[in-house]
Amino acid sequence: MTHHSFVPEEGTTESTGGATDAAIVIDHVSREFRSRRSSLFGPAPVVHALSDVSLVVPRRSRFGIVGESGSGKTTLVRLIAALDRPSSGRVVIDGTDISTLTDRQLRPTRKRLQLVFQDPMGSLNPRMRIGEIVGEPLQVQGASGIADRVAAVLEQVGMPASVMNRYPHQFSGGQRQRISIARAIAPRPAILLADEAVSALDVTIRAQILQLLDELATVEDFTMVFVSHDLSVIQRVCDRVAVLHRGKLVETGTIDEVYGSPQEEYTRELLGAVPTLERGLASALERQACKAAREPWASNHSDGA
Ligand SMILES: Nc1ncnc2c1ncn2[C@@H]1O[C@H](COP(=O)(O)OP(=O)(O)OP(=O)(O)O)[C@@H](O)[C@H]1O
Repeated sequence: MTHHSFVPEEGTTESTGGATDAAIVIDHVSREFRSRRSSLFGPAPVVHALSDVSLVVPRRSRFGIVGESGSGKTTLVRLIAALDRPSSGRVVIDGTDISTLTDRQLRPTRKRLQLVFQDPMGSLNPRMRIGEIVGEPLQVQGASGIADRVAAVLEQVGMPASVMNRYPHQFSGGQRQRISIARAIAPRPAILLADEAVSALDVTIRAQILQLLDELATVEDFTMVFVSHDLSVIQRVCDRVAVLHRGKLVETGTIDEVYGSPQEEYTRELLGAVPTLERGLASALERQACKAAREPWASNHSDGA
């Protein structure tokens, strides 16, 4: 396993979650599942979804988690979102070890986290109007001024406030993902977790949604954890990356470190599978575009996505 920097070494403040610049500390985390019994005899086999993973997500970073199917990405996101608990190790959010908290104790942390999933149709209630969907997390938190905030976040994601009275099926996949993002940013989360958030979208719409997330991370000032099996997607939107393989952390560092000089054979193989042209374009033009997008709200969103 290779760490280029931000390594949570044992006994340091980072491993104890005390580092003030860490949004998330994953400290020697393992998660095992008992899989279905394969025969009537003998114990059910254990799946090691995550094995002794340690990493630090710096505050305000755009942190990519990349790996093939089954590498443990979703398991890790679920642990960070406090939807699951590690079998061992600690998950520290903003200095609080959440691994052992009760549901009630978790509430303040959950308020600080929002998720965007791959399938917006699955995550948007088809019977609710867009205004209710986007406002729901605010309602749950007992916030005031919900209608104004909903209109504001819809505008931020490039949707007119007039869509509030419509239903999810009336929108395209890209527009639905914009609505999911509006819902996620409405309560002003400190951490946004995006799990394969653009994987179901076609290439043009995908680029627009990535640019939107990039702009929002700057304007709304949240830490973004972006999970994808696609290295070029991670490269477009993230500044740091962790590579997972079969539940183990292979390598972590800045995008330039890991993509520019991968230290591990597995990372080299993964990078080798990305077409050279795509990589070249991503590193030159697209990263430049993302950088330009970090300039406060210069661009418009007349993309129709
Ligand atoms: N609830 C569960 N019960 C049993 N095994 C599980 C459970 N959740 C995950 N696993 C197993 O843990 C491993 C990691 O799964 P995980 O979904 O985290 O991977 P992933 O990298 O997100 O994959 P994908 O990209 O296909 O979603 C897999 O072998 C999976 O089958």
